[in-house]
Formats: sequence, structure tokens, C-alpha cells
Amino acid sequence: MMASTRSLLRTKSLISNLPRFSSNYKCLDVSVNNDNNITTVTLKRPPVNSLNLDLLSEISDVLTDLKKSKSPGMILTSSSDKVFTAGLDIMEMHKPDPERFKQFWYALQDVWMKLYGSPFPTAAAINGHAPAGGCLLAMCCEYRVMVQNFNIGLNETQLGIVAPIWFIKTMLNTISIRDTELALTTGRLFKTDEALAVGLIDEMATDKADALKKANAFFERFEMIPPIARAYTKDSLRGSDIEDLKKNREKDIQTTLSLITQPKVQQGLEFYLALLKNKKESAA
Ligand SMILES: CC/C=C\C/C=C\C/C=C\C/C=C/C(=O)SCCNC(=O)CCNC(=O)[C@H](O)C(C)(C)COP(=O)(O)OP(=O)(O)OC[C@H]1O[C@@H](n2cnc3c(N)ncnc32)[C@H](O)[C@@H]1OP(=O)(O)O
Repeated sequence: MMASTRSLLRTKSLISNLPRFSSNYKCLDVSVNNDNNITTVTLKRPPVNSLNLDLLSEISDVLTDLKKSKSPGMILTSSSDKVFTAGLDIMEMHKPDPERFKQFWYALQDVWMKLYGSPFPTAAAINGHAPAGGCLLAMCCEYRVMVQNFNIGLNETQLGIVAPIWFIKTMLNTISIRDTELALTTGRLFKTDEALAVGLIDEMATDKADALKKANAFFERFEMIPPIARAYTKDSLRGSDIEDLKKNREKDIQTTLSLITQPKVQQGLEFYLALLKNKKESAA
């Protein structure tokens, strides 16, 4: 195909599929790049983008919009200059109201299924720390660019909790079985260069602008690939993990609720929260 015909076809499909986004997001900024029609979704819930029910619900909604509008791709990043996301909001797990916790966990499952299984390509521009749930969101994306000198990993065991099986499968889809086992059992947080060495991220960046530039470049790889072939291939690789959670969704919610409400687990969370607060006091 001639380059000019290709670019005309691309422009036509961009015009007909321009995504329409709600301007009502409180915890997200959503913008579309005029050059390549890639959508950048920026997490914006200060101070640390912790994933509570509201933020998860908005991420879930934007993923639905992107799928409906046949978006050519999405970049996930953060408005903070030091935290991508601090993972799940610990306050949703500390002394939880059971009904609220069920909604919260359901929203997290939704986000995971939609992001891990999205038909459109995804990249994370990780411009800050990405522990636990933050690492999960980044690993759901197909490509990760991370700014130097931050931490990423599934550190759940450090909090006395256990990463659910679908978190683990997401890591297994990213790094080796051996590295996953060592990382999970020790609750390891990898520095950016260590994450690159183990394959947890794909590229390092000097700053957010560099991370966004590299993430945008990732999508050029798909310019000549028919989207349907791409989407089916991704589904062949990831679809069975998603089916497993779909089948066990209720059980996963019940099991998590009964584990998280155990007194020992609650004590562990309290201790961890106190450590976070003390860190601040001793720094002051
Ligand atoms: C036995 C089986 C048990 C259970 C199984 C069942 C379920 C398992 C479920 C869950 C999987 C869990 C996944 C998670 O994501 S858990 C969350 C893990 N996150 C972390 O460990 C990160 C904690 N935060 C930090 O390390 C730092 O805050 C961070 C490096 C991100 C940023 O540091 P910075 O110095 O910039 O900020 P801070 O002063 O530390 O924090 C500011 C402010 O924010 C509060 N904060 C931080 N993280 C969280 C969080 N995840 N949730 C809620 N609140 C958070 C922090 O306390 C400060 O608050 P304040 O003092 O009031 O200003």
C-alpha cells in the first residue's frame, strides 16, 4: 500500500472513531494525542494515587469507553512526580465495611479484566513508585517504560497479605517463574534498573517526558498490523487467565473478604499504616 493511501486510511479511521470521554472524571485526566490518536490516562488522586473504589470505578469506565471507540492505544501514567500509584488504598482494607469491600474488590477485578484483556495496545509510563496494585496496573499493560530511581514490585507479603492468584499470573506473564517466586515470597520492590534487568519493565526513562515519548513510540510497532490479528493474539495469550477469574469471581471476593478481616491481618495492616505515618514524623 502506498504511504499516502495508508495515511489517508488512518486519518479516516481516526475521524470516525474519535473517542468521546466524560469530562466528569474526578481522579483522572484523559487526553488524546492529535498525532497518533493514542489516549493518555493520567491518574490524579493526590497524594499517592491510592486505588480506592472511586478511582477504580473511573479507570473501569475509561477502559470501557476506549474499547467502544476502538481506540488505537492507551498510555497509563500519573500526575504525581514521585508516585505512579501506591497500590490499593489501605483504608479500603482496614476495618472494612463488608458491602463496601465487595464493591471495591469487584471494581478491582473489573479493572484487571478490562486492562489485562484490552483489545487495544497499552503502555505504562511509570513516572514514580509502583508498589503492589501499582505494579499490577503496570504489568497489565503490554509495555512498560519507567523513570529511573523509583521502586516497583508486588510487596504484599511485607504487609502480611497475599497477592491473589490473578496478580501472580500477571507477574508470570511478565517475568520468569523463578523470579516471580523469589519476588513474591520476599515482597521485593525492584529499583528501576533492577526491574529492567529482570524484564519487569521494558525501557528506562530519564523523566516523565522521556517516558511518554518512549511509550508513544511503542505504538508505531502496530501501524502495519491489522488490529483484529493483534487482539486475537493477545487474547490467546491472556484470555484463559481472565476466564479463570470470571468463573471464580464471587469466590474470589468472599475469600478475600474473609482473609482480610482476620484479626491478625488487620493487626498487620495497622502496623504497616503506623510505619507509613512514623516515616513522615521522623522525616519532619
Ligand atoms: C493472609 C492473607 C491476607 C490477605 C489476602 C487478601 C487480600 C490481599 C489483597 C491485596 C492485595 C493488595 C494490594 C495493594 O496494593 S496493598 C497497598 C500496598 N502499597 C504499599 O505498600 C505502598 C505504601 N506506600 C508507600 O510506600 C509510600 O507512601 C510511597 C513510596 C508510595 C510514597 O511515599 P511518599 O513519601 O511520597 O508519601 P507518604 O508520606 O508515604 O504517603 C503520603 C500519604 O499517603 C498515605 N498512603 C501511602 N500509601 C497508601 C496506600 N496504599 N493506601 C492508603 N494510604 C496510603 C500515607 O499514609 C500518607 O498519609 P498521611 O500521613 O495521612 O499524609
